[in-house]
Amino acid sequence: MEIQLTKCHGSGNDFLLIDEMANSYSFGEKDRQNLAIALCDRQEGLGADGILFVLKSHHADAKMRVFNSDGSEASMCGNGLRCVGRYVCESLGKEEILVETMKADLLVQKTSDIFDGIPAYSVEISPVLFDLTKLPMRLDQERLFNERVEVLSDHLAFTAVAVPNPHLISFVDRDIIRSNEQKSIAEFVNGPNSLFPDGVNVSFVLPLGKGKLYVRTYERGVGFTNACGTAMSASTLVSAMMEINDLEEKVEVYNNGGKVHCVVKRSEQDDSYTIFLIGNATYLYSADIKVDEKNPEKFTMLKKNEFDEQQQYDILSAAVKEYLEKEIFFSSAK
Ligand SMILES: N[C@@H](CCC[C@H](N)C(=O)O)C(=O)O
Repeated sequence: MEIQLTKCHGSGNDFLLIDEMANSYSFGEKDRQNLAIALCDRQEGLGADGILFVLKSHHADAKMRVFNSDGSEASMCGNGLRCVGRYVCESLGKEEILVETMKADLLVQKTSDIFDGIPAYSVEISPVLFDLTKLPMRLDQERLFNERVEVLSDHLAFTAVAVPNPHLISFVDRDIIRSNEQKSIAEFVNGPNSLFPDGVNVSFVLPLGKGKLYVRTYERGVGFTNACGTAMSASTLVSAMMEINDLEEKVEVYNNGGKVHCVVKRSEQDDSYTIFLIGNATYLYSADIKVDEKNPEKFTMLKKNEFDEQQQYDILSAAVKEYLEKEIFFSSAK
């Protein structure tokens, strides 16, 4: 079969976007999983952190399903939702839409650029759940907020939160960022283990001054990515709860692929939190591929059209990289 796709990214977290609204592919569940494994492979495939499937929704403007590069499905993807949001907004000629995701209908709005000339979108990250059963995390307590868990580390404190995909977050210093600890903890909780039966996204967060964070994430189903939108949103929320940052105030969140803004809002009515994630949605190329559904790793590229947006993005992300290298790797401050 022939499949049309768009390669896109949010903060360098890259995806293949496949439109099932405009095209009648009639994929089965196994097909989406197999396509993710085959096409996301960075050696033999097209290379991406995941596939974003855009489907028809019965009550919202569109529905998004997200598959990680290992074929597992995630309930949410913040960087991916900005890309899907842009794609659907442009297809429908709208600047604001509602996208159905696995657990919630989420608002996406076109917004002013945070980098000059780079299309930016704001996406709602919700619901926010601290109940450990929602991740799920198996620990003999209801919540985990900035606490040690002996089996993970004898010196780092962790917070567990679902937004609604699962995140384990630790606020650390520069020495810890430079060390190998995140990798070993992330590999442990994403392998066979008694705490996280479904795995978890693991983020190490370094505050860089008021209103600024650096977040690095090892994603469940992928490994280290340039950025994880839900992780940056969850980390901003935790920073506000730890009184490092303020609710309602814009926080600049730096990552290995660029920078986003996050704003945390609390509802007075039910004490719930919603986070708004604002950042780029950049297109790299569109392509038509021919795939043998039984062996999707044997695909051929029929047509490929490059967009010219990435050149501008590269200039801006290089500036962020330089800033981070100075702040984190060449700084002696803790
Ligand atoms: N990159 C995403 C999150 C993708 C899903 C994640 N790996 C999971 O399994 O929960 C983001 O930008 O939020």
